[in-house]
Amino acid sequence: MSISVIGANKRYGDFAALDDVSIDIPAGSLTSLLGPSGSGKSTLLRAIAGLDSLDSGTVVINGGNVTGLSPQKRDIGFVFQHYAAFKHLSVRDNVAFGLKIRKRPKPEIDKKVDELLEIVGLTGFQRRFPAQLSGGQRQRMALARALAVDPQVLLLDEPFGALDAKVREDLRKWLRRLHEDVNVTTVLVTHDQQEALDVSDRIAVLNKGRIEQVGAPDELYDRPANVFVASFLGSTVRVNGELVRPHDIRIGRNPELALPAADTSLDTGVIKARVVRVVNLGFETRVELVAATTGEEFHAQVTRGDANALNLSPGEDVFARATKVPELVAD
Ligand SMILES: Nc1ncnc2c1ncn2[C@@H]1O[C@H](COP(=O)(O)OP(=O)(O)OP(=O)(O)O)[C@@H](O)[C@H]1O
Repeated sequence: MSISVIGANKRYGDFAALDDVSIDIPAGSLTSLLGPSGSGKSTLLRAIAGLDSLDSGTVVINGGNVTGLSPQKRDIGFVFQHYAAFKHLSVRDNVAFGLKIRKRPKPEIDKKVDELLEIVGLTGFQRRFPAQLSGGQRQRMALARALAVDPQVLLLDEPFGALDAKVREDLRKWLRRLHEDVNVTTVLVTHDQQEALDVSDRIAVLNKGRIEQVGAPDELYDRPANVFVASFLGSTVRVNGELVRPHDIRIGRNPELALPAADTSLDTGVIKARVVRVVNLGFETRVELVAATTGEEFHAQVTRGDANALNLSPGEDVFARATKVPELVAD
């Protein structure tokens, strides 16, 4: 089921949490709302859910205007960062909750709950209570509960926000697979660009209550509309005044080595820089530099192998050149 938000405005006093926001979310897609804290992501999601009203604007789900409808009438599943599970109910009863209040027949409920527990990988956990689950398992239970009533739309507000990096990564992969299996139109709020790039079909980048750009992850990464999108979707630095990604900077011990022989298409110029610090980050190494003439600080990200071959130490002079710059596409 597709979702459209048209001309949404929401103010808190003088502050515009949503400033004339319009977005189309295609049926069956997994769309992320990505942006820094306070950019209006949750406000937009809550408006789609009907949990908050808009000052003006329209929300359309599956072609129907739902702007004035209560959340219960919108056919949505909702999962928050801190999921409020019923502590006194088992995993099974938590997942069955929505079906029970809809008075579905018991055999139907049993079958559905079995299926969902299987999908979320909690089959062996059905008799446990929420307090006996890990954070990741609890969020999977929350997703099963949201999916139990066959919502048209699944709305997720930082569902993995409180979990550690490794669990988040596992759950992302799992969410992607779940989405491929269940194919319900899903909107995910996140401030984590890696998470958005990893799971989404489409990403909407929000900033100060406005949408900066909407598109496929590659589109936003390779052809960002502006500096904000470019910098939010990956780290960027300035070299010779040009915005570049740190892994697109070559460094060498002499000017020729910083120049790849075949590539003259994007010559931002070779600059001399002094090594400030060399930090190993696993596969990659961050080389922190300061430009000799301008004093501009920047860093390059190179492979550990390249860094070892260069064998750099703080205080040494090198030459750096950006081999590629993101193509900013004005919207
Ligand atoms: N009930 C409220 N009263 C006043 N201001 C609010 C209220 N709810 C949200 N805001 C403000 O609206 C802005 C947008 O909030 P929102 O929660 O949508 O941001 P967000 O992008 O989801 O941020 P975060 O990632 O921190 O959750 C924030 O500046 C916030 O302080």
